Amino acid sequence: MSSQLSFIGAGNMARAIIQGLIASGHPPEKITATATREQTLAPLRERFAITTSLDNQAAVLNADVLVLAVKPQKLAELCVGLRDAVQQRRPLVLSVAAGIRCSSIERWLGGNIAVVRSMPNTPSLVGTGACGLYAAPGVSDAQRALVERLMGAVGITEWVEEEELLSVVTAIAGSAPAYFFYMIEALEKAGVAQGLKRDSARRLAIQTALGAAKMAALGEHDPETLKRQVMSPNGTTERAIQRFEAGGLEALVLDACNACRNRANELADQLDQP
Ligand SMILES: NC(=O)C1=CN([C@@H]2O[C@H](COP(=O)(O)OP(=O)(O)OC[C@H]3O[C@@H](n4cnc5c(N)ncnc54)[C@H](O)[C@@H]3O)[C@@H](O)[C@H]2O)C=CC1
Ligand SMILES: O=C(O)[C@@H]1CCC=N1
Repeated sequence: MSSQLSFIGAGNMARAIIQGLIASGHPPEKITATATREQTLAPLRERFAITTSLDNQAAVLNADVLVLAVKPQKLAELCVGLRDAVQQRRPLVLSVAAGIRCSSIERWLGGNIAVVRSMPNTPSLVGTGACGLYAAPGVSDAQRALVERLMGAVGITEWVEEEELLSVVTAIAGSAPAYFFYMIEALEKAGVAQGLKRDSARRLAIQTALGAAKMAALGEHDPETLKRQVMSPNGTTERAIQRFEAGGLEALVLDACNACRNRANELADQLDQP
């Protein structure tokens, strides 16, 4: 039987997971989402027939799994306000918030609560999410399996055994859809600059990203080999790759991922208030 899920916060990430879960067959009557404004909730209710509410306490009291999906900066206040309801119902808590440690969440919720921390990404919306998971001490094997089943319904999951590594998952998966959208945007602009119609350039760039990702996902060849297969010696691709190398693309990607990971760690340090 499906678990009763309550999402506290119904923004971009919650919506992506909810849509992916419903598409994978999770019954809508087993999903509740809350927000601070009815305008946020109405479209979700109308589209997915889930239960929506402005009452976080009621949502907690009905939850087997409580998904915390508000901005990291709002999490402490939210959790402290939910403490009594959480201690009464004792759901499994699943946080999607960037940076915030399980120990902070557990403390804000009054202690002795099972907390799993995740770092999902928005392609969960189309069942192609990539999600890092970390289970705090005290989370049972059955609870781990439950989270894996839920997040596995909207994409792939990878457990990390050290919590700090979720910041790395943020850098290469949680935030990374934006990097690929950025690349599509840049290819589209390059196509337009060189004379293609915008729609045409966009379609070509998107389809190429999709095709490349599908080939890489097949796993028949590693990405380096696939890249080489496109690069004829002294051909066109080689010229482009040479320019990327000369511009230091790999070092730039590493630098961007470091900045992303450091920001996740910074959030944890800044927001880890008693
Ligand atoms: N957007 C993304 O790609 C990803 C986001 N995350 C994490 O997901 C969390 C949510 O991010 P987004 O969905 O992007 O933010 P968002 O701003 O789109 O959504 C936040 C939601 O929380 C609601 N909210 C705020 N205070 C509330 C309260 N007291 N009670 C109930 N609802 C409340 C807001 O109404 C809003 O619906 C963040 O912690 C972020 O770090 C994690 C991975 C990827
Ligand atoms: O940019 C952010 O802070 C959130 C967390 C990961 C993706 N989006």
